[in-house]
Amino acid sequence: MTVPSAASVRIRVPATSANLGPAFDSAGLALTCYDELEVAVADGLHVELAGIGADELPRDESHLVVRAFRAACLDLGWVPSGLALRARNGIPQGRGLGSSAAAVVAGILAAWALCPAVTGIDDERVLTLADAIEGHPDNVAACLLGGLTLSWSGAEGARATSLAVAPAVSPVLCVPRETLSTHVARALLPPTVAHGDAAFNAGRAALLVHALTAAPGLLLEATEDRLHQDQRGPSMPATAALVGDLRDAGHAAVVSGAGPAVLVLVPRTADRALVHTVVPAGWEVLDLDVEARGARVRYGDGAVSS
Ligand SMILES: Nc1ncnc2c1ncn2[C@@H]1O[C@H](COP(=O)(O)OP(=O)(O)O)[C@@H](O)[C@H]1O
Ligand SMILES: N[C@@H](CCOP(=O)(O)O)C(=O)O
Repeated sequence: MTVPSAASVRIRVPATSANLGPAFDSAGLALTCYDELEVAVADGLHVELAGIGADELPRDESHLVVRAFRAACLDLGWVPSGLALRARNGIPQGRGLGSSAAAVVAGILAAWALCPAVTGIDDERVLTLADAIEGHPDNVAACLLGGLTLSWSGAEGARATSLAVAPAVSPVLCVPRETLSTHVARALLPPTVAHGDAAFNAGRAALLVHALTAAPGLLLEATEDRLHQDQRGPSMPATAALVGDLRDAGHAAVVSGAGPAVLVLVPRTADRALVHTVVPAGWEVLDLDVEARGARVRYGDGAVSS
């Protein structure tokens, strides 16, 4: 869409759950849990934070939204005088819910929306840069585009497409108090995998797309994984135990992203309550929906782009 001139922009970016079991580094699901930001060009750098992580996150150039904004300005050839950022964060950080991807997408979208020379937001360029900063395309694709996204690396960078999820599919998130850095979790993966395991996951990942879009009754089988969850299990034993308990009870539970949160893909909304009965004390259980549209940009004049 065409970008109206904007003195400030409001941006809403969703949480995302990547992998969804077998589709490591390629599938992502946008969820109805958000960070909300207001960004304007200013003199110097001003960062105001509220919500989750406000006491831990930096307020200087190392803030991830600011870093992504600067990277996008460089990409656009624009040198703003400075930046005023106000953020209210609703996405738990370091849990496998794509908080870093959301921060990166927000920063890049802010630069595109505020840059005077820009006439429209180019989703492909936003995705390419976001993937380069984040290091894997799955979360940033889902955050930007919404719905169920499939992402891959092409010769020119990350590519992605978004599919509509069957309306009956009801995501339940189980969020622990503990955190795990995605960087650390990625270092736990072995450099090679057995051919049989790769073939197993290829079949399940293909089935996952069918299950999520048209046949939710297949979600338990479609979310089986052999490439990353067991390998990372020792770093998050409570997560591994909960995924096992939920799957034993017939629920399509997976490690959300790199963990340690657990995502349950419930085939019928009415069955969410059954999931709650399996989750032990100490976990926050959130009944969410799929965010179909992804990141939204609201300009000073009220126009909305997504
Ligand atoms: N809203 C945010 N604002 C600034 N930095 C953020 C924000 N969300 C995440 N981050 C940065 O990303 C880190 C978490 O990233 P990561 O380990 O990839 O976990 P996640 O699974 O939540 O993306 C945080 O410790 C912080 O440095
Ligand atoms: N495919 C990535 C996904 C990481 O997601 P996050 O929400 O934990 O950042 C991986 O499994 O490493």
